[in-house]
Amino acid sequence: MEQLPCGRWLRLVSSLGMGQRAWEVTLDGERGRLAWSDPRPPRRGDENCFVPTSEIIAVEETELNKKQRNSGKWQKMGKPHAFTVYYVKKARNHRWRCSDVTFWCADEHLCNQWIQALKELLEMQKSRPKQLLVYINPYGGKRQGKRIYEQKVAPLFSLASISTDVVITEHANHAKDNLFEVNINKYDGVVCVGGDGMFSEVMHGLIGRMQKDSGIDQNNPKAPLVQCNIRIGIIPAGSTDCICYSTIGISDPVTSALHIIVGDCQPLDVCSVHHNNTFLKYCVSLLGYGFYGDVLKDSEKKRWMGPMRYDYSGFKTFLTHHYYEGTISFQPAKHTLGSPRDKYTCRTGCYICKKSEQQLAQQRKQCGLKHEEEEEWKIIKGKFLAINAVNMRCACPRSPKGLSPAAHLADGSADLILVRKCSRLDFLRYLVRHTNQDDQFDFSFVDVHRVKSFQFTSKLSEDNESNVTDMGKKRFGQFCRDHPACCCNIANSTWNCDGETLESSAVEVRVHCQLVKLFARGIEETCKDEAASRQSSVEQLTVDIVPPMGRRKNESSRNLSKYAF
Ligand SMILES: Nc1ncnc2c1ncn2[C@@H]1O[C@H](COP(=O)(O)OP(=O)(O)OP(=O)(O)O)[C@@H](O)[C@H]1O
Ligand SMILES: CCCCCCCCCCCCC/C=C/[C@@H](O)[C@H](CO)NC(=O)CCCCC
Ligand SMILES: [Ca+2]
Repeated sequence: MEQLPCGRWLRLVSSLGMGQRAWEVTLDGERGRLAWSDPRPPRRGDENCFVPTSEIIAVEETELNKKQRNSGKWQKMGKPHAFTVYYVKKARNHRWRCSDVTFWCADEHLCNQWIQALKELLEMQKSRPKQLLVYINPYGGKRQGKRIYEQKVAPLFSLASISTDVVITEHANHAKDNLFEVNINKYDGVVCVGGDGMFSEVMHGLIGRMQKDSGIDQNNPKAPLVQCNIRIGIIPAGSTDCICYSTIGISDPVTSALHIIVGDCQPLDVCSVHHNNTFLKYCVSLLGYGFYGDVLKDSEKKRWMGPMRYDYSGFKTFLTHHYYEGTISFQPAKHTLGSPRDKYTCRTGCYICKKSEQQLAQQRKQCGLKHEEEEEWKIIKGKFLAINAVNMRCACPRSPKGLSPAAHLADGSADLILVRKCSRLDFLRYLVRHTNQDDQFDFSFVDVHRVKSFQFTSKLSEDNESNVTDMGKKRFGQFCRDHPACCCNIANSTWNCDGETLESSAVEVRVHCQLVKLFARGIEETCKDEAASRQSSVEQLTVDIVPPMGRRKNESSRNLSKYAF
């Protein structure tokens, strides 16, 4: 056994019992892992296992139960001493579970030494939260938020010695308003139990509070916003749970709770949405006009249907097939190495996100925001079935690869997807491609641009502004009277902003690189990804600027062999 100069254990190796066998158990402080292996010559099927100490949840002294004590070896010795290690076990599809292993020995002193060493190592994990503020929306999704928290999450927080203050919301905006009042410095993070709308509330509360405390005027679209360093955890209990799915890889409350416990941190870009120098909203997932705006507006009337409302309203909106005329102007995101049609997707420790952050910081230092204003704007006028700006891939169980599979969580850009007027059949083909492996951008009527800011004005607002609107249009209903079958909608659509409706159609949007932080780590590489990335590496143009070593050191091989040498 060795000790660090500060008194901490560097390495502890002992022969400990697990089940009916003796195992060589090693706590390697330097490599940050706990390993156990069978010292006998290996036979087929024998497993040597290890757990990174960063993924140990807790350690507890254990009383072996009667059955264990009465079996085999126990009878030959005095009362055994035992401890249990709870750790993260990774299952398929990014699912995490809490697993445990119990070791025993006859020597009480040795057992205590192990418990103390493990506890000290846990104490050294400084990014782990100790005190959390939890908001539960009891009405999100299938109205299971409270049950999910109490049955699946609270026991894990308590096992990990996390203290919580829990608020069950009583009305919309309860969490947001409360965040302006609480003593926020008391907490290491804020957790929301609910869907994307609930996350949005908490995010608005935190960003708003941060700007207020720093004297930043949110109504100024050009104001450089102050980053929020307090992390947000999402326990998914909503209808879409797109933010959780896109930042963790699965919508599963236990997996999310474990990411919070181990103290993960994933920065996230946020779009600010303004109209006429008035702040409207922040957005992290989808800001959609046309199709997704209309789906949302219709579905809000059907909240009683739960998550099914989106299928009902999605089908109805698809049949109406309305398109909208307007002008989009945008500033391409030149600072980022990626492009929306890359095969290289955003993964844990993403190289593109890191590079973008550095580039933006450097640009700002050199030229300030003034420089950004002078950068080129591109203008596109047209008739659109959908205009979708996505800050992340926007994946969910309905569409596991999402609206823009190569969008990045923290690169300071959004993907602007323009779906022009096309036939119903073509639009259906486009939608179906969100659910299979085919490229949804490979259509003549779909354009995608990586942008750092954009503006939209509908033709109707332009006409209104220039006072050329025929008052008759207003008086006689919303659809084109000259061409009743053309699906041309002379009314405006509304924006769907993270699942909330914005009434203004004219918007000014700006991406703020890494404005908030989540208890997440992005999507971890899987064996499937590895094979796909080997396959695509030849075709991929960006391969020389995004070398595999840009990903976390030994990421892929480490994950493949996490629990087996
Ligand atoms: N106690 C409450 N009563 C009514 N509404 C609430 C309450 N608490 C929160 N809300 C509001 O409910 C809205 C929807 O909640 P949430 O996002 O949790 O579920 P969802 O809409 O079903 O899921 P998703 O956003 O993933 O589609 C949020 O915008 C939030 O402001
Ligand atoms: C014929 C089969 C066609 C299937 C097409 C499936 C396409 C699914 C794409 C899903 C994109 C989700 C984008 C996320 C948006 C969230 O911010 C928002 C709030 O939770 N959810 C919706 O607006 C809810 C949006 C739901 C739309 C259906
Ligand atoms: Ca982004």
